[in-house]
Amino acid sequence: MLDTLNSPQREAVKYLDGPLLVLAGAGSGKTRVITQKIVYLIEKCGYLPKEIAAITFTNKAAREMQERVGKMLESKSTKGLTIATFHSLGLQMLRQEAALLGYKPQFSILDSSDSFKILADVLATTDKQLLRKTQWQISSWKNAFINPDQAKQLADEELTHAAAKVYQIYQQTLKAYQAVDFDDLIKLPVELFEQHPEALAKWQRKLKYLLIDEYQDTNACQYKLVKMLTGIEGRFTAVGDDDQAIYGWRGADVENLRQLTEDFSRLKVIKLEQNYRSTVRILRAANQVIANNPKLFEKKLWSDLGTGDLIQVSAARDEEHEAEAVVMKLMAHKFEHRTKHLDYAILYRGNYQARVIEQQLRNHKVPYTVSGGQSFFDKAEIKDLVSYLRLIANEDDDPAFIRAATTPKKGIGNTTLERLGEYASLHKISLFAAAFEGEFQRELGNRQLEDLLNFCQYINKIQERAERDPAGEVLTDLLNTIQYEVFLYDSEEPRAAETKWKNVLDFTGWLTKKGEGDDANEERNLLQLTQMISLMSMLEGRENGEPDAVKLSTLHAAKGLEFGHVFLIGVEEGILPHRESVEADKLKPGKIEEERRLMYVGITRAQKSLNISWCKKRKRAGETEICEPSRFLAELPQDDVRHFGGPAADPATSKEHGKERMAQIRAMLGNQNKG
Ligand SMILES: Nc1ncnc2c1ncn2[C@@H]1O[C@H](COP(=O)(O)OP(=O)(O)OP(=O)(O)O)[C@@H](O)[C@H]1O
Ligand SMILES: [Mg+2]
Repeated sequence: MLDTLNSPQREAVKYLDGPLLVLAGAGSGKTRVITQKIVYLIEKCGYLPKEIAAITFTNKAAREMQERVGKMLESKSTKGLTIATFHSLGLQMLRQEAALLGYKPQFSILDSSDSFKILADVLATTDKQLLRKTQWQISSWKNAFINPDQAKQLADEELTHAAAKVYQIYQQTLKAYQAVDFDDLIKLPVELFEQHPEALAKWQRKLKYLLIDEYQDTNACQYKLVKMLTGIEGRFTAVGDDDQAIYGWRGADVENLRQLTEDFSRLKVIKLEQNYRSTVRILRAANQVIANNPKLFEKKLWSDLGTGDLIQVSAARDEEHEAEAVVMKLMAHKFEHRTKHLDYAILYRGNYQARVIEQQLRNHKVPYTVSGGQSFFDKAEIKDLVSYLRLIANEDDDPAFIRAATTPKKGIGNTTLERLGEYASLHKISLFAAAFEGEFQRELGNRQLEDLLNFCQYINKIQERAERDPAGEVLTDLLNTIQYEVFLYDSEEPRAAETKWKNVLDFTGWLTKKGEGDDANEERNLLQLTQMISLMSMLEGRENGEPDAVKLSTLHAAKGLEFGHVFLIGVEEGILPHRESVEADKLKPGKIEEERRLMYVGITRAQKSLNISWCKKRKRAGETEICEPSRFLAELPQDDVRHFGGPAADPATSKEHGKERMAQIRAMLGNQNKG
């Protein structure tokens, strides 16, 4: 079983004498160590799957690992094994211990747009920038495990002080709604364990071993959780690469890596040095770029996968031209090498950069998937339905109440809702509860009251059904009752309505399947499904099999993945490194280093070939701007690079080569179309 590992990897898998940190560069098999170690613990050391938890950075990574472990565990089942993100692990704990924190188990999980709306109410403003800032500030406090009182004491300027006050009211509001936000999924379990040692002891007994991937991107709160769960014995394996820490902006702190060595004196550190992913040239490029950052830890990385192709760096006239060139090159490469679409990834710094590429791919009928973009669960029609589910699970979920009560319209107008809101906040109860108060009911006209009560009673009725009937069935019934399809066709163009209705059916089908449970999971009722959906929507969308499609992804979302051939686009000053980071770095150095790590992550996704491009001009807010190539391009090992069309390119050969290449590509594509 351990035959497919090299010797330090094998050592890491077998090491169980204390806390272990595997510290190594990209593509060195860190994730593979985690997967193998889970199997090893179960097959060779007698651990039960339910005693092990592995933490990955995304839901998708969790699913992949679950699948791989399932295949490797020949005879045994993975039932009970937790492979999840920090957030889903936190949810699992909260769900079981909700009562200790004064929550009911059906608490709702608010997404960022819900919490944005709550903040808008609390602050009584529509100033988006102020709201975003406040939201960010509150999130940062939560990630650093700072509560509202501490925030008030820490606040050193008027603005942060105001934010601290808002933080307090915001927290009270969430509690009143029986809701938690994304950050609470980590912060509340830590609070719980601090206040209730018996609950902690229970979870420590339950989870006997913890494995954590992408450790460099944990934040203070997550680190606290790890420390608590693994106790003084430190029964964990963490793997990470300080050079790939790219979530500093979200409160992650590489210092946690160093902290680990301080907090656990018995910590064993294993380094992996062989890269199994990339060619020598790609690896040399990655190493040389990252060498410009100060080092936390000394690391070496080598590969025996051959020298490989030169790295291509192309300058484009503008973003349209860049997109066209990338797609043409990709198609020609695919034709020439008989590869599949899924061997290719196009990576970029910001989501907005995908648009032009998508257009070109569509023009050429190249299948593609976009990750890190708008998720399925962010679509209005899905959010409509989910609001009903949330309300059924937790009638005190006010944001869900408002959405469900008004979509489709059912006679509950703004005046009714405003009065309801006033009454509810005066009496510190939820909107749903307020609707049943005699004192409030007397304020409304007969007709208004009837419409409101009809709705609330219907929710009550369906709550009962939700407890006994399959989730998909309940939802189908609900769709009929609220006449959602009619509503779509009334409010949308026929084609848009059709697409949306299809999404709805997709969703109910998926929900039904989920409710039945798959191999690894037990059956889930509507309540559990609802919480799961809320969480998935915030992370990254729906699970689906890996279709044969070109992958479009932000650099952040590409972490941990690998592709045969990578196109890294928009490598310009202002984009990578990002303009804001360049500015911030002037005030407090460090931001450029995080951008460089992003570049490193991008380069190291590639196995066989790497194409980098940048634009000489680009439209920004309607104006055409002259762009400079990214400083990171100058850091590449020039012997491994071939330039096209830029200042560093040899003008004569480059132009000739460009023309020649384009002609070749056209000819090939012509043949392909004929064939
Ligand atoms: N001992 C090995 N023999 C052969 N292939 C290996 C070995 N170890 C890892 N690999 C392969 O190398 C590739 C990179 O491994 P993996 O994704 O685990 O690296 P990683 O260190 O987690 O990378 P990243 O830092 O990007 O997350 C994978 O395709 C993996 O299957
Ligand atoms: Mg990995």
